[in-house]
Amino acid sequence: MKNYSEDPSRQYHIQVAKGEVGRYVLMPGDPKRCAKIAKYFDDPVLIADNREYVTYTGTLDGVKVSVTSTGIGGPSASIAMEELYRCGADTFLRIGTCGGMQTEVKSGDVVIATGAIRMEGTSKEYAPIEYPAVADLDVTNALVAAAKAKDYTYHIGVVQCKDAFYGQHEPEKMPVGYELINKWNAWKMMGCLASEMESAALFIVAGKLRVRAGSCFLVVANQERESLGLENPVVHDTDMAIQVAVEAIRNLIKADQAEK
Ligand SMILES: O=P(O)(O)O[C@H]1O[C@H](CO)[C@@H](O)[C@H]1O
Ligand SMILES: O=c1cc[nH]c(=O)[nH]1
Repeated sequence: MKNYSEDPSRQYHIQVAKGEVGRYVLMPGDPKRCAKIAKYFDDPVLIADNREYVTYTGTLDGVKVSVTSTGIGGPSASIAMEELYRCGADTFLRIGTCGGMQTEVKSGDVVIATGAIRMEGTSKEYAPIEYPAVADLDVTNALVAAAKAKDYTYHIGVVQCKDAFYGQHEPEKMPVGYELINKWNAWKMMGCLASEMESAALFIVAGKLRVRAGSCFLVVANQERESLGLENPVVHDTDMAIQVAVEAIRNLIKADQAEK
C-alpha cells in the first residue's frame, strides 16, 4: 500500500525509516512506558515521537533492539506492527497491563499469553473468526524462561481482547439477549486468565506477515476478586513485566544466534 508520509522514507504513522529499528521490538500500549523500557537498552536513542507512537532504538548484548508504543486497542497496534515490519522488524513482544479474570491471577502478578480471544474488531478485518490468535512458540517460551529465572509469580494461558475498556464485566446487567453478545462469563468459565486489548490483533497480523509475536503483562487489578470481596489492590508498577520482556529478548537473541 502507498506510503502517505510527507517524508516517503519514513512510515506514515510511526515516522520511522527502514533500518532504524532492530528485528526485536518491545511494544507497550502506553507511550510513556517507552522511556522506562529504553533504560534497559545500551545506548538508547529516541528515533521518533508521532501520535501514540514513540520509538527508541538501542542494543541488548550488542544486538539492535527497539521499543515502539502502540496506543490503546487493535487498530493502532496493527498499524504499529505493519509499519515496524516495513522497517525491518520481525519479532514483537507486547508488554502491557491487564485485568485478572481468575481469582488466582492477582494484582502485581505477570501473565504470559499463549493465545487471545478475538472479541475485538481489528483482527476480523484480517482473518475469519475461526482462525485462532496464537502467540509464537519461540517468543512464548522465551517469556516463560525469563519469568522463571526472575522468580516472579506468573501465569501462562489465554487472554481476552476487547475494544471497549468499560462495560464488559457485568453481563447480568445487560438487557435480555445482550448477554449472548457479552460472553464474559464464558471466558471466565473456560479459564481465560486476563483481559487486555491488543494481543489478538497483534497475533493475527503477525500470522499474516509471517513474523513472531508474544505478549506479557502486569496484572493491574482483578474485577473477579473485587466482586467476591477478596483483597484486590491496584498495582501500577510495570517494571517486573518489563524485566521479563527484556530478558525474553535476550533469550531470543541467544537462541537465534545459536541457530545460525
Ligand atoms: O497498558 P497497555 O499496554 O496500554 O495495555 C492495557 O491498558 C490499556 C487499557 O487501560 C489497553 O491498552 C490495555 O491493553
Ligand atoms: O481490566 C483491565 C485492566 C487493564 N487493561 C485492560 O484492558 N483491562
